[in-house]
Amino acid sequence: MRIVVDANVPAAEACFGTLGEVVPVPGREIAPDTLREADALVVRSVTRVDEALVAGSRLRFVGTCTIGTDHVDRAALAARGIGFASAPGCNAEAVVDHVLSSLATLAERRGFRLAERRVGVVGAGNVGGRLLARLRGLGVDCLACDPPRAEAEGADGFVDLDTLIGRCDVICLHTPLVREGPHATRHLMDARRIAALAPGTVLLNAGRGDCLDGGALRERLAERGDLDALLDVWEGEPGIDAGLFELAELATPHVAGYSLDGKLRGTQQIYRALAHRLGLPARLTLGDLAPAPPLASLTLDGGLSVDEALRLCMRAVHDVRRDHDALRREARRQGLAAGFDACRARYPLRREFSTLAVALRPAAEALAGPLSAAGFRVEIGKG
Ligand SMILES: NC(=O)c1ccc[n+]([C@@H]2O[C@H](COP(=O)([O-])OP(=O)(O)OC[C@H]3O[C@@H](n4cnc5c(N)ncnc54)[C@H](O)[C@@H]3O)[C@@H](O)[C@H]2O)c1
Ligand SMILES: O=C(O)[C@H](O)[C@H](O)COP(=O)(O)O
Repeated sequence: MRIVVDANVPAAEACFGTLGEVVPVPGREIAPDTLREADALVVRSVTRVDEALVAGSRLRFVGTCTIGTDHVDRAALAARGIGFASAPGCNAEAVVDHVLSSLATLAERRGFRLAERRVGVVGAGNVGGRLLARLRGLGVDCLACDPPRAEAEGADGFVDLDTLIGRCDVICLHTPLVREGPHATRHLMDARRIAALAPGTVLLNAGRGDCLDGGALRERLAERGDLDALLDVWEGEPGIDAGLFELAELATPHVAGYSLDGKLRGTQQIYRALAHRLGLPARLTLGDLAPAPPLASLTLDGGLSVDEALRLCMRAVHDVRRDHDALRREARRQGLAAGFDACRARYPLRREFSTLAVALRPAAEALAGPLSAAGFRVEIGKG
């Protein structure tokens, strides 16, 4: 059993090595030749898996250790009897951590309180749904737009996208890339909708780059400079629009979901799916793979406002400014496309908010609700 695995998949040898011979290959270099002798292929999102890639192979299984599946032509795999699995929800918590860290950073820069803004979440699935829950737990007024869910579950609790745009100060995109059909998302935020954004709106995209018309956003930012764009995903990655990159308030290289926990969950989900396909046991658990976090606990005493405490704890685990600065630095050093991929390949260790226990001394007990809503484990009466 020969298993070709994207070299950016952590714990590949530990997991897939129990099922066969692991051949690591950089994701963008996986080609028909690489797969000639392969029985299984494990990718992340940068490998286009289509008929042209798999036609000459004897593959029996393809797995993507990611939530998104827009890089895989599932019909082409099905037509050849090649099994397929993805990893739904694997890094959803990490994306929400990233969004909260981004919004907290922007709120500090601009001098506003997030609790005073209305946030619109577009795409209320594993990521958007968790984001809504955490924001509402923090007392933030939110609207949700998710037409497929509204159709299936009833419209209560959902608004259409134009209503959301008209009523929200912050808009967060968490839609999959769907190229056709009644709920297609390519350029969901198109030039008309970008023009309709009120001055001062914050527009965050952590879904897929193609869900937003990057050229139209660049033009609006260049001409009027009256929006804050927080962009983690881009059209044409890694060769992204240099003008838009310069104008974005926070620009990160598609790493919102890059917690070690999220990546390991993705590996683990695909390892289990492949083992199942082969009729073999999958004995390794996430607990076997994830090391102890470098910062497992901290203690807060009185003296910090809720926003200060949230920022401090968020940044102790994931500071989005580090990713923004790293991309700027690498873009200067080696060019934007190479820098984009270099930041992703050498991404530093990052854990999720839930790995941090925050002990509160009596004077800080009022912080328990907000810290717990933000995703931290709160301990009262310890520390
Ligand atoms: N930036 C990152 O690092 C990162 C990490 C994880 C996922 N993602 C992207 O985010 C996407 C969403 O992730 P998820 O785990 O929430 O997926 P999900 O499938 O759980 O949820 C997606 C939601 O979007 C909704 N949706 C579909 N079409 C829509 C439309 N036209 N308008 C509004 N909503 C629509 C669906 O009904 C669903 O509820 C993924 O498909 C992936 O492309 C990006
Ligand atoms: O779809 C997902 O799960 C995310 O976009 C994921 O973070 C992609 O990771 P990549 O393929 O870019 O390593």
